[in-house]
Amino acid sequence: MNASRVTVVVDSRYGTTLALANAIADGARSEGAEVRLCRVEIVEPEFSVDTRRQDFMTAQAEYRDLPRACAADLEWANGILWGSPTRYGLMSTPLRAFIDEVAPLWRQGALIGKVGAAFTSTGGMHSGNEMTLLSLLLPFMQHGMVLAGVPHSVPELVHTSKGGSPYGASAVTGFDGTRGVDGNELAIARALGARVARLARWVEPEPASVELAASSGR
Ligand SMILES: Cc1cc2nc3c(=O)[nH]c(=O)nc-3n(C[C@H](O)[C@H](O)[C@H](O)COP(=O)(O)O)c2cc1C
Repeated sequence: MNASRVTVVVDSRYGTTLALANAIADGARSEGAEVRLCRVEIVEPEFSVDTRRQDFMTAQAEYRDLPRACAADLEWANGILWGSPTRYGLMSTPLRAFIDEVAPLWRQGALIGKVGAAFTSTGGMHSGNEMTLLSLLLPFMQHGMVLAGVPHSVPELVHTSKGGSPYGASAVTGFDGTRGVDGNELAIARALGARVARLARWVEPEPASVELAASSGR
């Protein structure tokens, strides 16, 4: 068995996706994993975000203190979770920019065989929550990683009336953010972090060069 090393990459403005990331990190640590919790670079200016909201100011103070994620954080880990707020049914631009930035890892095959999982936060219940989770999982598949979701043996997944899904951890905050993140959503996020930490112990990274495979002609 390997030591479990989990990297959590988060983008968040009002703090709800960040709350999920913290719960995921706690869950991973509860399984003995070493955890790196990192942020992505915010692309300024963001015209659509209300920077006068108190929850924005509170969350950004914590968010900006996190280390900025880099390719080495993904290479170091054997379990990787990434998440962002939903934007028009998709992941956010800053997280997408980070995924583009680590493209050299794809060429190297550096993430092949690692465990990947996703999380998100939406304003609405039926306006992209699960679609964002699914789209966040697709780059992991392109990297040759093994996907982890949330099994229905997690009781809060059966009882949630807001976020949390078999496809990953999530929150439904209401369009003005006032519904926040509830106990079930946090418990599901913790369970996902713990599960990735457990699975990461068993996987054997399979480093292999994608470029060499392409040039071998096989
Ligand atoms: C530009 C923009 C687009 C958004 N698009 C969606 C959307 O498609 N569906 C949805 O439910 N919420 C949408 N939201 C709301 C956010 O996803 C929601 O507020 C989220 O909980 C914020 O997460 P955070 O607290 O981590 O910043 C959007 C918000 C903004 C600013």
